[in-house]
Amino acid sequence: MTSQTTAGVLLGVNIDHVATIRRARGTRYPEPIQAALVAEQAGADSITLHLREDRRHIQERDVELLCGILQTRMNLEMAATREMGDIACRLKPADCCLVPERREELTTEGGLDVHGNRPHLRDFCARLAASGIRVSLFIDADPEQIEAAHAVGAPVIEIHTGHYADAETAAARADELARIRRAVNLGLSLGLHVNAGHGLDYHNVKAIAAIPGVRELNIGHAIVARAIFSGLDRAVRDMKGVIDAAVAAGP
Ligand SMILES: CC(=O)[C@@H](O)[C@H](O)COP(=O)(O)O
Ligand SMILES: NCC(=O)COP(=O)(O)O
Repeated sequence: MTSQTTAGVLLGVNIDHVATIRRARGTRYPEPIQAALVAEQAGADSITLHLREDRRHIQERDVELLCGILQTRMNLEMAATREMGDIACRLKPADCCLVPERREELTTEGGLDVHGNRPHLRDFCARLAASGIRVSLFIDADPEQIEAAHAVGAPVIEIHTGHYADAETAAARADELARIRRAVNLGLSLGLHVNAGHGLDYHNVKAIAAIPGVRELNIGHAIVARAIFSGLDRAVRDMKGVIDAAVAAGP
């Protein structure tokens, strides 16, 4: 039985940093396609990959090949640009998550400014939806951004958990968790599917997974890091187990 058929929080495995290792030497290995298939076999409910404008890790070839291979679901992360819109409408992944990008950033630093870009994002979401793609907006736990996401027609939001993950004190972490809880409740009240991700690991994921109504968690860096020592199959199964246990334990 796949996790798609069981209640609980789904796991989207982000394979970006398998491609980061490949890029480090310009070799053919490790192969992100193999990573995606191993992750699916280990219980991933979807595969997330971020095709960045600077192609620092995932390449267009990875997206094209996986579109015809994945047995679960592709969640293609990308900036809301003409180039990426053309690629998405050509390849038609099940999901597209629109994320902000800056070349100089080490990793995603914040959520998309939906409120400040409503006309552009309304048109962009409509274009992707017309191609049969379910659009998700990667946003901070900010009521204004959540309401804007609903207003521009996105059916899904992914709450950015990076500030929670990076919190340096228990008090700060508790504050961020409370913000995320409120954000999830607001998103649900607007009829949105609410996902979450960024910076989640085998410890901090528990409190997020336990928030009632969270649908899917997208996790990559921590899984790939554990895979170095335990193998990717084990790393994915471990994360599924931690999430399922947190859901069973309740909020
Ligand atoms: C949007 C997000 O939080 C990540 O999924 C994103 O992929 C981070 O970018 P890098 O993978 O390049 O760090
Ligand atoms: N959108 C978050 C994601 O796909 C993975 O982020 P991370 O776990 O690599 O930080």
